Amino acid sequence: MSETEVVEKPTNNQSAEKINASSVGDTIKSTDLTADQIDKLAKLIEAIPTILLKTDNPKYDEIFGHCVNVDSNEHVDVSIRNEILLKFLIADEYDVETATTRLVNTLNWRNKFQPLSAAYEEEFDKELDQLGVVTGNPDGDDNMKYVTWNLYGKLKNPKKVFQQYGGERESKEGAKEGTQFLRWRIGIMEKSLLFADFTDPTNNKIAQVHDYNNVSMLRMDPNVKASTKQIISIFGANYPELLSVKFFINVPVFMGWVFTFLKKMGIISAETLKKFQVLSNGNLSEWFGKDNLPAEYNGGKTTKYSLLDSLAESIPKAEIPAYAKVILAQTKDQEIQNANLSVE
Ligand code: HEM
Repeated sequence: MSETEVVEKPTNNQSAEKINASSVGDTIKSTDLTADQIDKLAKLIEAIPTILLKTDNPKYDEIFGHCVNVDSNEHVDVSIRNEILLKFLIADEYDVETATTRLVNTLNWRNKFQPLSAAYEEEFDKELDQLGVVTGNPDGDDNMKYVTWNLYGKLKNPKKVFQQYGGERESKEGAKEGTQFLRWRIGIMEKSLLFADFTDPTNNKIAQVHDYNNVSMLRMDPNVKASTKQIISIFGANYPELLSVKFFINVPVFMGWVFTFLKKMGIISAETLKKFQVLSNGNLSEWFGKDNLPAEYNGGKTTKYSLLDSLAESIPKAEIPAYAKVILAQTKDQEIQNANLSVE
């Protein structure tokens, strides 16, 4: 594993800073907060140095490509950091202690898994790349402007794909954490977040679509099931308050049981379950408008988009956050150092 190493204690700029609750309230634009909620958010912000100290690597202070360190840190955008911390707090129903633990766990997971590398550095097999696309319609409804599509029905031979790419890689020095399928899925999750603006109440969450057109029961082999379970828990733990709605479309009637099965497993929170919509067809025009979808997804109506890819290409490319680039450069340096050490 090539996670960034812990070598020193946190520097002075990670020491506690006094946080003024009213100034914290002014930074939050995504939602209206009560005085009590602002107070709890201020407590969580004040706890940043302690949170970082509790992690495996106090120097790793990145979440979703942004720096979540103290105000005085040169890389911190206070509004974005506060909105990100607020998502963790909301997911834990404003319980500061639980949110603190979740943040420690997420920072540890990111330090180890390196989701930014999965999103921006690593290359995956074409079959995997064809299974996901992010589309956008900046004029769409609130928090429905950007959509991650997972075309799992397109998996031609899931057994093969999950065996070939889903097996654990050798745990040699420098090998990335997790399976290739997992890294690819986390990669598109991170890329979809580039289109969100955490400070915008109309665009701080992303919609998702799972298209199960042509899936067959045979394709739910144990590797698929294991990966599904793993991805559901990673998303539940580390990507709070980022999903607006999730459509499961073209779900064959005979496979409706999968939904009930996943629900009963108890790994999907009640809040997330409320965001799910299951359709036996693929017509999403009611939610996204028929002109913003290819015919395949608007009930066969005429539209300028022939395919999802042309819809995806119609939006400007999103910029990678500056701090994500800093982290990626640090990770590369670390990898070079590790490689040199293993040669010596
Ligand atoms: C061969 C068939 C299928 C494959 C390969 C597949 C794959 C996956 C994967 C990889 C995930 C992880 C989460 C993600 O990628 O966003 C997932 C989640 C899920 N799938 Fe499927 N799936 C299949 C069939 C179905 C069917 C028929 C249903 C019925 C509606 C279903 C419902 C769900 C649900 C409810 C989740 C949880 C989503 C979440 O927590 O965000 N799946 N599936």
